[in-house]
Amino acid sequence: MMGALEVASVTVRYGEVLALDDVSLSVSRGSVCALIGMNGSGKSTLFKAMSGILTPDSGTVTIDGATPAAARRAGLLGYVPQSEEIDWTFPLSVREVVLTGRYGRLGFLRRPRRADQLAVDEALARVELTDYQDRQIGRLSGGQRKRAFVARAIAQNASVLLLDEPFAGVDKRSEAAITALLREEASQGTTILISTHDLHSVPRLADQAILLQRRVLAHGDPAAVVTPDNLIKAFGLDPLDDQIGVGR
Ligand SMILES: Nc1ncnc2c1ncn2[C@@H]1O[C@H](COP(=O)(O)OP(=O)(O)OP(=O)(O)O)[C@@H](O)[C@H]1O
Repeated sequence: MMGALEVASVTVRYGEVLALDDVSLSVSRGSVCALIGMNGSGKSTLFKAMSGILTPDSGTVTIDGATPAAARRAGLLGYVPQSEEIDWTFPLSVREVVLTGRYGRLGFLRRPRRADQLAVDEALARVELTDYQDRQIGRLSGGQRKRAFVARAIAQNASVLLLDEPFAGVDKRSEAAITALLREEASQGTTILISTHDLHSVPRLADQAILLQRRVLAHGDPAAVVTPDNLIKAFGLDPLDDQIGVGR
């Protein structure tokens, strides 16, 4: 069966730099997949190709049978970018940011309807930001900022969610809350791909894992992917090192 998210032989170059080399993967509907790789391994490039921000030099991406651009237009695709890519000085409140998740459905000029406002209320409540909804988006902590963007993706009701480093700069409590929320979304049929450096979180979070190093080094059950051998291949590090802390 075709996965909800299919990447077939995708290659991306930035001039001389080969960022992705013949990457293929498939994520089935309603599952959570962790994308693991060191800095520069191509995770963000893959996310950009999957969300249609970047067109691969070769290969294809299919979201629910559609191209990324069509999936985005139809509101099928939710993308939570890395925090560094967001302009936190932008004069929008938390509520307004979450409401932008509905724009695919709204069309630019249509006023939000009651259903849109209710979807926003619900998403804010689920990430526990109801009390912060009128704050300017930059006046939140790192964990709250992430939760605001997760709420935006939830309000959108997308069928495929891409989250780039949602746990970076997030404390354990927020991380557990986001993990629980994503598991719940997946159980309702949402397909989720999450890039992470945090290997500790992978078994709790994901049904499958992909180890990326310009190419796919391993793909499968988290326990089979996050092995000392694979980590040496992907990170060039001693897996007993505290930094990555697996293998004991
Ligand atoms: N705009 C660009 N121009 C040139 N090279 C780029 C550009 N963007 C990324 N690269 C290079 O492509 C490779 C993959 O980068 P990418 O940002 O996808 O990695 P990443 O896995 O997301 O890293 P990180 O974990 O640090 O975010 C790296 O070698 C990077 O230097």
